[in-house]
Amino acid sequence: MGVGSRSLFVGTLVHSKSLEELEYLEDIAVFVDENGVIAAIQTKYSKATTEEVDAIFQKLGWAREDVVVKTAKNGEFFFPGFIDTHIHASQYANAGIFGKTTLMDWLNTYTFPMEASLSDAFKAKTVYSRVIQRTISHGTTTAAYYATISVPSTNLLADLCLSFGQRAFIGRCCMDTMAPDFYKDESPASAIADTRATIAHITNIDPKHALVTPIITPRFAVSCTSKLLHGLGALQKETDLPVQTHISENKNEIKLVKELFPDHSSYTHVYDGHGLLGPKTILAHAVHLSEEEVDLVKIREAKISHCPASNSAITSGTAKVRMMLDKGLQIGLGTDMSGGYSPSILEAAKQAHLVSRHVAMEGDDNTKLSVEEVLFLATKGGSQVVGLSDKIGSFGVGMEWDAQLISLGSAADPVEEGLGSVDVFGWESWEEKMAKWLFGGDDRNTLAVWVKGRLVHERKI
Ligand SMILES: O=c1[nH]c(=O)c2nc[nH]c2[nH]1
Ligand SMILES: [Zn+2]
Repeated sequence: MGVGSRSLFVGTLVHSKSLEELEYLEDIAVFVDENGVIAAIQTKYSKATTEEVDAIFQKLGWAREDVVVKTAKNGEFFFPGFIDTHIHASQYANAGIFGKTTLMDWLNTYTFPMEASLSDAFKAKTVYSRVIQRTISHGTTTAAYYATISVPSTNLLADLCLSFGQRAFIGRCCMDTMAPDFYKDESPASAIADTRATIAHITNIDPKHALVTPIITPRFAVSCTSKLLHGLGALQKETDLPVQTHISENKNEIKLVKELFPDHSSYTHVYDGHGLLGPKTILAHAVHLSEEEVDLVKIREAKISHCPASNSAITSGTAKVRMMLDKGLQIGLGTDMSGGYSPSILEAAKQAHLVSRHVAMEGDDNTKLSVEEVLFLATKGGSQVVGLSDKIGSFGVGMEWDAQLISLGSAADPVEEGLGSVDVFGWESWEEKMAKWLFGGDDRNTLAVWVKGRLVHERKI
């Protein structure tokens, strides 16, 4: 990654202080260095004297004229970039198509043929470029991607993330059984060799994994033999790379896992028994985990990607997020596109809020998630899930500037000619503003996006 320019971001900052609390910091200046790292934060910036501001520049050894200034106007605020902890880049062209299917027939009907078609390099380039640009335009600064089984196509996804500037985890999908002949690894050995090839490529293009990191990706227990799972567990131990997979999404899938792995007492135990359940493991869905399984996930410090839009779309079920949070699990949000229909983590946050109400309607009002909680899951929670909470997900000195500039008001509700300006927006408390953004907002509110201090998207109005 080349070195960028030094920047100064001025205005209101909003981020999660804790699961329950958003912090609203008005009149702030954030000094971001050429590596995208926050070097200093000045509060009450408009009240600071010229000498006080000069002193910061002096301390940093920066010249004022070298700094690019971006100011959030009235009604605008900086928010941490969204973190999509589970998304299938290769399924982008299927988004919105799921018909009446549930998981297992959805995979065979729509998913495997689409993923297989991306072995065509031109198609892969087109689809991956679009998915990266589309997710960035929705404020996603980090994504944990599934690619396909194809090494060149997986490598291409990594190349494109690096060139578009999106922080990403790139997984070559491993699947050596229970899959069609046209889309299946030849053997456990070939799956592992191919995974090693993508790890080597990504490490070659981004040696420190500063932006793009390989992630070991057994598709799910159903589509991997025990030999392959053991091999991938050993590879994790050898490389210390993260792992992503699916778990306990659908009741038929769970039944199948029981039949395929009779020696393991639960779905979670299958991954645990193959060395794939650890602090760097991202488990997508976790809809039907028993409390005992949640306890094991907690002991192993594995992480959960909650994918509410997908769980509703392909009728998988309602994940018990409050129970998992209460047991101390770290949870982020996933679009799971195209199980989920939308590339937007704001949409996933909205759906997490609504699904938690369906859980509450089963009898326990405490299960409802608040606006603050789902926005935590979308940002800071996600940063914990991908193991980067010391760098991204919130703002602080030493952290990296992965941020989006949000505008409320005119972009969401343009004043029509002749109607004058009625205060439809702008009168609310901060809490009310965030609720209106969550439920009424979309990518039109995302004016600009930065990753590691680099501007990666600017909305053309
Ligand atoms: O939502 C899902 N999407 C997938 O592609 C998949 N593969 C296995 N299990 C899966 N679940
Ligand atoms: Zn998935």
